[in-house]
Amino acid sequence: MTSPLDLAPVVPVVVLDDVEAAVPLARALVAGGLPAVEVTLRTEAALGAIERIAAEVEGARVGAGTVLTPEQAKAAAAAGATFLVTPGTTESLVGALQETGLDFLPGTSTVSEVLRLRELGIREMKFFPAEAAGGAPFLKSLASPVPDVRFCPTGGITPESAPSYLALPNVACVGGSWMLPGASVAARDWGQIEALARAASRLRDKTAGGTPA
Ligand SMILES: O=C(O)C(=O)C[C@H](O)[C@H](O)COP(=O)(O)O
Repeated sequence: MTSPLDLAPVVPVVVLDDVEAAVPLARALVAGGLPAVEVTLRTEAALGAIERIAAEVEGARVGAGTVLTPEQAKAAAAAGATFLVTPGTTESLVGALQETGLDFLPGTSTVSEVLRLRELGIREMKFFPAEAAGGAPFLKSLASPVPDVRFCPTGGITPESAPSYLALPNVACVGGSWMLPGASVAARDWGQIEALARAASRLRDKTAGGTPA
């Protein structure tokens, strides 16, 4: 199966309070060109939302974010998540991610964490919290000594800063929540969310020397 990192330049990070909003919200993201959808396990509604999106939204590739424990990794897999994202990494968490057999993106923010995961054969990671932990200059510095690890930086990224990440050879895509403004979600303004998703899906076109999506 294609890595969730290769489906679009941006993985939307979704925080949902209402299971009923999950399907129309995910449909808007898919229609806007963002098929990989990360639903964070920060709310009571999250597992139900993953279940509904997996069952009902054609073209979506739903994943779970904010996976903090082995139990959450199992629960997300059982709900139908097809990839798992963690903000940081512990040994037991990596073991649980591997056991699910799903794609996963373990969180890293230091070179040593990257190397530890690389020793386990892992080549795709989240860089979190991207802006606070060094931003695009950090990943640019890593590309020469560690050229075979690809990242999805997430945390504080905006439509303005995304192109500087997407231009790097070791960045596959970025994660972010800017296409899901709280007011638009609250107003169920799926048209606005689809438009913001569409703009995000075209961001790679703007990177210097990047390949048009
Ligand atoms: O909870 C997690 O595992 C996360 O991935 C946190 C995310 O990085 C942010 O929720 C992204 O949101 P923004 O920083 O608003 O773009």
